[in-house]
Amino acid sequence: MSIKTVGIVGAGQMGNGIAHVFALAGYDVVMSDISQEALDKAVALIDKNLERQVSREKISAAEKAAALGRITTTLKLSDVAQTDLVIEAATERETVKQAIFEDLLPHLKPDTILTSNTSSISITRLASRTDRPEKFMGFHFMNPVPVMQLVELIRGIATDEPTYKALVEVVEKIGKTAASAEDFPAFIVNRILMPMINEAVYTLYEGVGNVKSIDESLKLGANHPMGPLELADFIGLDTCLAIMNVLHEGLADTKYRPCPLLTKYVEAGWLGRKTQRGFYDYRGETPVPTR
Ligand SMILES: CC(=O)CC(=O)SCCNC(=O)CCNC(=O)[C@H](O)C(C)(C)COP(=O)(O)OP(=O)(O)OC[C@H]1O[C@@H](n2cnc3c(N)ncnc32)[C@H](O)[C@@H]1OP(=O)(O)O
Ligand SMILES: NC(=O)C1=CN([C@@H]2O[C@H](COP(=O)(O)OP(=O)(O)OC[C@H]3O[C@@H](n4cnc5c(N)ncnc54)[C@H](OP(=O)(O)O)[C@@H]3O)[C@@H](O)[C@H]2O)C=CC1
Repeated sequence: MSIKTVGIVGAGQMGNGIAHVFALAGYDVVMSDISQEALDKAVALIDKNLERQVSREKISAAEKAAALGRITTTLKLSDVAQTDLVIEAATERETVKQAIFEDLLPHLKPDTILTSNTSSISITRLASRTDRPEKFMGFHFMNPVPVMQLVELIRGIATDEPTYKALVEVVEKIGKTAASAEDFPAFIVNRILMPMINEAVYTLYEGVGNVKSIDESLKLGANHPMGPLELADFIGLDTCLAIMNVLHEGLADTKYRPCPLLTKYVEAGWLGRKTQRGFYDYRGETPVPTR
């Protein structure tokens, strides 16, 4: 089927980035959230990130204006259901995602493809709660979406070939590269990346290094663009912990045990950049390590 309209559920850091790239590629985008504040913030951020691309001469001012003109926002989930492709990008919690798909079902067009941007949760299980498991897929973008080249495509056990091919085509149209992953906890990228981040938190917890020395070691010693703790703050510590819990429960191996210090930061509400505090404190002019 030909996809022209895209509905995005959740206007957080991933939702806004996904809206950005789809609008720039010519799709009409409807973005929804439960909070008007999140929607307003998302549109302001898309504007800012598009402007950055204009100033670096990656896109023209006219392309920016056209992209912004293709994005509408709504608090009504049913507005999203009338699109050709739904991308769920709400909080990484299975009950939240299940409730969203349940609420969407009565309003969907018969041929709408449903996808989730989940970082870790079983696509087969999410799909099984809908009326169209054959038209359901994992559609996993990387953060920051306008910059990162990869999109993981994850087929559930029932996903059919036309749905998979439709998404491969969409990935090409938005100028990104697809990698297929099987539907096992955290797929490929987070199966490898998140245990590394969790190990960095253990390294901090056990006093082997402090925030600065751990991040500097991986940046200068392994050429990572961000240190693992800086990256955890960037991703969101709640999301990191949720992914580790899915790995731990789904693979039943103690090597995936979330570090208690990661749990403590999340319990404190220190979720990283999005709450201004995590392994670094972002409230001043430059980030200051919290340990
Ligand atoms: C958790 C999951 O489920 C999966 C995941 O996403 S895991 C996380 C994956 N992401 C990563 O690992 C990111 C690691 N970090 C990086 O690659 C880099 O630090 C970075 C690209 C984020 C920033 O790079 P940098 O060199 O420090 O910054 P900077 O030079 O300012 O920006 C580089 C480019 O990114 C753009 N950019 C940076 N942040 C951006 C943002 N939030 N939104 C849009 N564009 C952004 C800049 O405009 C710039 O674009 P051009 O090259 O076209 O001019
Ligand atoms: N952060 C990352 O680096 C990456 C994250 N992901 C995945 O993308 C998804 C979103 O993550 P991210 O953007 O970082 O998270 P954020 O916390 O930035 O955003 C989540 C958004 O979803 C909203 N939300 C919560 N419940 C609902 C609901 N029932 N209906 C609509 N919106 C809702 C939240 O609103 P409120 O704030 O009011 O609760 C918030 O605005 C997760 O599944 C995550 O695992 C995938 C790749 C990378």
